[in-house]
Amino acid sequence: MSGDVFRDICCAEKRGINTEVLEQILYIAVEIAREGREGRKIGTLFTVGDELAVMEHSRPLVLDPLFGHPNEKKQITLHDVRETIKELAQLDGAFVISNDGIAISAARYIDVLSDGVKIPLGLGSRHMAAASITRRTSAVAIVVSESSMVRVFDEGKIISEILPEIWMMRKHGLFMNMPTAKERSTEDIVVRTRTDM
Ligand SMILES: Nc1ncnc2c1ncn2[C@@H]1O[C@H](COP(=O)(O)OP(=O)(O)OP(=O)(O)O)[C@@H](O)[C@H]1O
Repeated sequence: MSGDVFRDICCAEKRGINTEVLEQILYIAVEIAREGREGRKIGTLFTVGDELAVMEHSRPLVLDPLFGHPNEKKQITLHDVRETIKELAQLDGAFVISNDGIAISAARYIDVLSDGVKIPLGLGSRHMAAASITRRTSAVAIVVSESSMVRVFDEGKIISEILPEIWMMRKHGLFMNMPTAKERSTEDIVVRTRTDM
């Protein structure tokens, strides 16, 4: 996915949120949604940007496993950090990611205020926390639901819902749009083939 596509689903750039970092976290979120951990589905929450304000509006739920490591070892572009995040995603709470792509804290409870947030009925407290923190700060939040859906929040509301499988198909160019596809039909089967392969 190019940064341009990402800007289409998130207005973060307007407020100076780093869209490349958002994109990286979105990839990790999609991977968590697809892979789960040790054979079971897991959910988690990321905040990206405005990290000082997010830290102010949140509390540790356990001793912070990311605390005390040098920043250069906590860059989300590093393979080891991505794998660590996937492992720590099994813990309750949220990851706080700084605007320059450092995983600064894990397993944080986000203080929640429901004033001014708009989320559909049926979503639970993780989604409410994401809506609330994006309403109170300039951060953008990404929720991986245990139901495998990935949702992006900005300014107290959902701005994008991502089905991980469709996302991955798009990434690998597996969609066959009409202009590049040809169709052959037999009695009850339609075969669509890319013509540009
Ligand atoms: N305020 C919060 N800050 C950080 N994490 C939270 C907060 N509230 C809930 N969570 C996390 O969300 C988890 C799931 O809670 P809940 O089932 O109510 O959320 P949900 O929005 O329905 O998410 P899911 O779709 O994944 O079930 C909790 O176990 C906890 O880890």
